[in-house]
Amino acid sequence: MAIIEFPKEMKWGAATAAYQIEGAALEDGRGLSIWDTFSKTPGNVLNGDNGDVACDSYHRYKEDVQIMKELGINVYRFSISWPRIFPAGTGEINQKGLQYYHNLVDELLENGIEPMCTLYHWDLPQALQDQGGWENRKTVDAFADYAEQIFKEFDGKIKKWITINEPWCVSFLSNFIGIHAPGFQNLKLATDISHHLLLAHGKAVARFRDLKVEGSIGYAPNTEWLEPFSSKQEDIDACNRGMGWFIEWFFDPVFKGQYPHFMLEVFDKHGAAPAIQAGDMEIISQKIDFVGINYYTGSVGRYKKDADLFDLEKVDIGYEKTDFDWNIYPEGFYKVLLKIKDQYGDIPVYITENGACYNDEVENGRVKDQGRIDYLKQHLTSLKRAMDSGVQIKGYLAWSLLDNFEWAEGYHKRFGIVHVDFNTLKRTKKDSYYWYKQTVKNGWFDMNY
Ligand SMILES: CCOCCOc1ccc(-c2cn(C[C@@H]3NC[C@@H](O)[C@H]3O)nn2)cc1
Repeated sequence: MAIIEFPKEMKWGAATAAYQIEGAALEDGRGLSIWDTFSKTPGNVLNGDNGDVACDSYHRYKEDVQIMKELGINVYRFSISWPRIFPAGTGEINQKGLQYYHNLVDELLENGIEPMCTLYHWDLPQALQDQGGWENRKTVDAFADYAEQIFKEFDGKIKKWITINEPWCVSFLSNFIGIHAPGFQNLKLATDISHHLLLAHGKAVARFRDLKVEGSIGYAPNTEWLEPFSSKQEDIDACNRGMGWFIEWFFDPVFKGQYPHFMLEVFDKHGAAPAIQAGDMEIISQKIDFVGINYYTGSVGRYKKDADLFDLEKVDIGYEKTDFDWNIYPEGFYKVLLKIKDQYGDIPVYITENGACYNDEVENGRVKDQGRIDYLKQHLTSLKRAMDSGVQIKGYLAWSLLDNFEWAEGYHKRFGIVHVDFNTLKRTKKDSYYWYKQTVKNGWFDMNY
């Protein structure tokens, strides 16, 4: 018997994001985002997929809320599409856009589900990108104005707020590696954008405090674990630099008011230290109420000169992989959570994303996604290990409620506990949905069933 049990007060949820599920991209006054532009530029997204229809949740949100209600979750993380509210990024407000989110939030509250709102989940208004996007500090102020508008509109209805989702993806994946929108490959641009994203986060928190908005606010960095191939110091140091790219680079400014020196050294060597103005770090490092942690995978790494920015190469040592070709590495989840607690103290934590890509299809009305169930069991066990080690876990939100638009991978990569047929938009609850439902109901699961 291997029962893994969780505290009764722990929140259980699921997560999605606007561009990945809503569709209605050209409806009711929504403006274009950088992902509308990027996805319609040939070669950027697998199969030329885009978010024009997605899961059509803009029209089917009531059905989706009923799926959540049957699942038994008590919190749902969604994001607001900035260009649905401010089609031009700033200026005139689209009332139909606001009305959609009131309808969604009211439906959630009427069904006993708490809304957790992400203000920025990658869909920057194209109009702002045309003025330099996140490279332009004016976008930072535009984000703070957008956030203030949303705070005023939903104060009292929404009480859990996330400013920026995965700033590493928004800055480095999108402007240095270049596989996400807007698709640049410039390290200095990426480090400046990472700084502006943290500044935008800080300015939004400041508006939240000034407005005395009810509830709590945080941000949601993505993490990964890198295990040194050997005990050689060069391997340990290389892995610390690789992890520092996700963790210290985005945590130290918020929790320590400065960038980590060992990472600044690397960026400086490439002429890419970010441009920081007086007062920026004070704004970035003001107190937040929780941190959202996104975790998917980990790897083994070792020193190899010039293998990448950090003289780090990842070593495939035969771990099983998901259909995203990512290692299944639950131990890394436990280690990431302990690292964050050790380095940044007892900040309350929500797991705002954790899940696996398995592309199982519907057969005779059923989706047998045992791989996802096994992944969830292993990672929830790591979560419990972290909780028993003193990490203040307040909730766990599975990524994702629905199969959806997985960015550059389009609809080919499925992360949902609910299958979506993107031709008919029919939802089919997977085996993992029923497993998660039972786990949420019980507050425990048996590793052997
Ligand atoms: C070094 C080279 O790297 C090449 C690929 O590098 C990555 C890294 C990370 C990702 C990635 C995808 N997701 C899932 C999303 N999180 C937010 C939500 O919208 C989910 O859809 N998280 N991280 C993709 C690709």
